[in-house]
Amino acid sequence: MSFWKPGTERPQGRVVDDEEGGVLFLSGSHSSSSSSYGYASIEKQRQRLPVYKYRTAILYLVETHATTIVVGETGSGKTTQIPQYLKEAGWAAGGRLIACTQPRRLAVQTVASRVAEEMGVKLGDEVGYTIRFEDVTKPDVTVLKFLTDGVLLREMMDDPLLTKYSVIMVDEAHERSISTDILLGLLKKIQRRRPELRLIISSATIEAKSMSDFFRMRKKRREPENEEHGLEVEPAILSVEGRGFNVQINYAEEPVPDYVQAAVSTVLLIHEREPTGDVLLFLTGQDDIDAAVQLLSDEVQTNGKQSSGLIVLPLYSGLSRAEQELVFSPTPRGKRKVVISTNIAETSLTLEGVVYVVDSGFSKQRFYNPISDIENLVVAPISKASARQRAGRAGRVRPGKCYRLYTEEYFLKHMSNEGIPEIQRSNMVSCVIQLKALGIDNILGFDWPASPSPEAMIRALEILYSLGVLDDDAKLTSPTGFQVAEIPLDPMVSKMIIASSELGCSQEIITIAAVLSVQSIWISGRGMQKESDEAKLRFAAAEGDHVTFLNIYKGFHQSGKSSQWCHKNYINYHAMRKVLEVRDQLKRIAQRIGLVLKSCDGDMQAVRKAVCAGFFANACHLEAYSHNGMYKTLRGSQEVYIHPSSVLFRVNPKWVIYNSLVSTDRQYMRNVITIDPSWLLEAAPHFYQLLKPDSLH
Ligand SMILES: Nc1ncnc2c1ncn2[C@@H]1O[C@H](COP(=O)(O)OP(=O)(O)OP(=O)(O)O)[C@@H](O)[C@H]1O
Repeated sequence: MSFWKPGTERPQGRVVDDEEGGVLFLSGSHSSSSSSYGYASIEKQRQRLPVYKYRTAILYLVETHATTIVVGETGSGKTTQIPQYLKEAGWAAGGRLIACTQPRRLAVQTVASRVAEEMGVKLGDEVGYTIRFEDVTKPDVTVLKFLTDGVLLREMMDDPLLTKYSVIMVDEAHERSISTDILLGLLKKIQRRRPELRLIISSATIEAKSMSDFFRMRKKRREPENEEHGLEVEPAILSVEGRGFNVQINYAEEPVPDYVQAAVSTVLLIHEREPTGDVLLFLTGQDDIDAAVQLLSDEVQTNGKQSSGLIVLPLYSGLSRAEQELVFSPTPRGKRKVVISTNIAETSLTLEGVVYVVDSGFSKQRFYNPISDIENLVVAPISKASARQRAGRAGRVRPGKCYRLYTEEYFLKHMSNEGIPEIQRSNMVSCVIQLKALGIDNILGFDWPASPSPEAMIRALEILYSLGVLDDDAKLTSPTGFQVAEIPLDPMVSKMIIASSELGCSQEIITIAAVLSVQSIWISGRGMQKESDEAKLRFAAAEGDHVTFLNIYKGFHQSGKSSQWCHKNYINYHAMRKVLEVRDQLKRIAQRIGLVLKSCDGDMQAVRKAVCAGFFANACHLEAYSHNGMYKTLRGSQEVYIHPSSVLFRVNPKWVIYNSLVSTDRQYMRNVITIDPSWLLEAAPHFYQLLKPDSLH
């Protein structure tokens, strides 16, 4: 393809150029027996993975070291094999469990089901998984448990020393999600109290040295020392040489002006010129994924011949299980699947049919400014570590190709090696409450793998204090603080739920919280905007989006939860099913923590007050002189606008509260509701005490 240049990068390991020059083959790759791979027995497949040669070494290191750091290329078999080796070596004997954590829910589910298949057991029996709102394990039966690092943190609330686990493997540690970082800090603490606990930290691209420095045990008086247990205090580092199959890397010859358009053209070129094999395309979020799906679908319709045989499927976290399963189902003969995904498919995932990866070079990342107290999801360039993970989704069951929509020069000279840890670019509210709930009082002195900024910490403490979650001594309040910590949602949403119990509208607020937890309940896409806007008008409430959600939920219920009803109204049926599931779970949690489940029977003032009780920090007022709908945040005076997807877009009420901000050309408020400013002082007198009373009119 003239647009493309093969890469010349020399990655780690022995590199062999092929005759055409410039195409990279990494050492230790699977041999050309790839064609028979599909027919090999699962046992043979397992033995062919690079990690297999290291089985004895891994088991020896885990036996003799408190912490083992395993670095191995993508596809070398770390995630699926190491937990099985541990089980085979007896680490799950005597009622103990082996845990393997992942930063993402999708990876947890798919890896668990692969391992269950390899072990020939039913998923949920010996091998199970737990993600938020879903537990597929059996007490006393499950011995290998895959879970998100966030769920393992929650388990610590009931069992602070994680006593049921013999080994905990923290996988994909390079991602440095907030939960991974908190978990690493806490596991280090636990190790001091439970020297018999073994940790494995694994990744393809982790900086093993800094991780090793972090886990090096310091001797402290009156603490049990691992040396007494015959364990090495210095973490072991094992490098697994070799990877799955060859992945040929190609770069764009010139920078691309529009990555969605370039991605679509690349997919069409692959379809036209390359042999069979599915394509995995990485974009950033639902909006550009929907746009690409639409562009490709249009192409299939208008230009039938070249694009016939393409099956285009989106993949992002808001999708239902059924929609996600389509992505994993076998591709029909003669067809080519194109999966268009966010970075949820970036790590640990094996999509069997994928031969080609197209990498836009971007992802949506969270950035928090503690000064303005604004957190944004911004489309930002990925790191080299992410680019390698993305390329690693090809070459898993046969050789593959990766097309990077950026130049090689950009990759080599301008892309950062690793991303900034999430903890250094996020609002710390959820993190602080979790640590408090785990009894860590001195959070400023907590041993982090990477420290968050003191400003972000202080902001978080201030908000939690205003939410009534922390008291003057920065301890969890009773009952509010403990209740908020029990609900596995953003503390602002949790506080809204708790307030609704007192305001007599918890049934409505739990519905709203469930809708906010799915990415979008609307069907969107190019060419459907008009119809979808008209449908929205049928449900629009003058109070704003939250009340609109209630109208939709009611309509869905009255239709008998019908998929046709959803289709007719441009509502995503699968998203609504998910809302029902989350709602049920939240009801159970609410009852468990003693909230009263009650409906306000149409009293929307109660609903708005409850939203205000949780989200007062996001209050904004319309600038008096503004003709273009400019609002200013009450705290921080930031310029913000109502997002065009909101039912209040162009209505521009004077006082509003938003749920989140998205940043494109401007800062847009999503999910907006009107409020009476006097409620702000009621909800958070401390937070707003510095505002002049006349500014609240
Ligand atoms: N669902 C699956 N179907 C077919 N093969 C699979 C599946 N899952 C894993 N494999 C095979 O096992 C190999 C190892 O996968 P595993 O996830 O253990 O690797 P890894 O080293 O953890 O890689 P990564 O860092 O990319 O997660 C894959 O490259 C693939 O060959």
